[in-house]
Amino acid sequence: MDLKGKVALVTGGATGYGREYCKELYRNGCKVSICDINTDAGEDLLHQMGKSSKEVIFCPCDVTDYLQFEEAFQSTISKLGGVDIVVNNASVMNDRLWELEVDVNLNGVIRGLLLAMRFLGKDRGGPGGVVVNAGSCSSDRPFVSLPVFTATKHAVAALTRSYGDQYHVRLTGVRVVSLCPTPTEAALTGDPRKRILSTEYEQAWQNDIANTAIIRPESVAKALVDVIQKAPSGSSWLVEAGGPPRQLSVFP
Ligand SMILES: NC(=O)C1=CN([C@@H]2O[C@H](COP(=O)(O)OP(=O)(O)OC[C@H]3O[C@@H](n4cnc5c(N)ncnc54)[C@H](O)[C@@H]3O)[C@@H](O)[C@H]2O)C=CC1
Ligand SMILES: CCCCCC(=O)/C=C/[C@H]1C=CC(=O)[C@@H]1CCCCCCC(=O)O
Repeated sequence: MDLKGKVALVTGGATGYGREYCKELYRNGCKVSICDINTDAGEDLLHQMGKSSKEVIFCPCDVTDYLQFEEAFQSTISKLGGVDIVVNNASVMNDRLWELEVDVNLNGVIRGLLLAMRFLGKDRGGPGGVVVNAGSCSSDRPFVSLPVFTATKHAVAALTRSYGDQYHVRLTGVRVVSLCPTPTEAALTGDPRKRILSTEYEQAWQNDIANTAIIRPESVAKALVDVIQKAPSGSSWLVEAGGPPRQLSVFP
């Protein structure tokens, strides 16, 4: 896919990887809709990018709320002229808030996919396009300290694989792929006890992160563009420091 002139909607676009995705997509010629629950950070990014409202917009959007999410699509279409790329990136990593975690990381991706099929699907009068779902290095291996988080990321890989099947692509013209980065420094610092269900899981957290190399968000954003341009529908891509994205063989 040639990114020039395409419109990308990025959930969780205001901070972290999402912020880098918005900047990298813009650098590659996309118009960008930054969608996030964090209005201050979203407005801040909009200001920092300093582009005209015909090129970059911010839409306040909670992915746990279907109506708000739908409004973000509608507003993007009316202000930027369409949607071609959806990056379902918003996420929470906190097993103490496990119901919210499932609602954002899995149900939020399902809402984003259903809306993408509705607004992008050729069978519904749309242009076709690409959906990228946020997986993680925990999409195909157990993170013992964060069982619920890990379950959401495994589920995203399964959802990507099924919705990305050629049966759906033939119908909708929408490719569905998943990007699975290794952690940034920020994800591994801070007090793990705030994220794990029991302080007894602290040793498991140390084991989980022991051999995990850190990656820079800028490298992950470059991998996002690669995957949007080239990845076959249904595939999930591990992004590690110092190498190109590598396809995961999830549940072979
Ligand atoms: N940072 C890391 O080390 C890794 C991150 N990932 C995945 O990459 C994606 C982005 O991660 P980070 O940038 O690190 O996260 P982050 O916590 O820095 O950013 C997440 C963004 O999502 C937004 N958000 C949270 N709940 C929301 C909701 N209900 N509706 C809309 N927006 C919401 C937040 O406001 C924030 O801007 C996630 O899916 C994460 O699981 C995967 C592997 C490693
Ligand atoms: C051992 C776990 C490896 C998986 C890492 C991962 O997938 C990270 C996910 C991020 C998604 C939402 C988050 O909260 C995670 C990272 C947050 C980074 C910012 C942390 C700053 C803070 O602790 O306040």
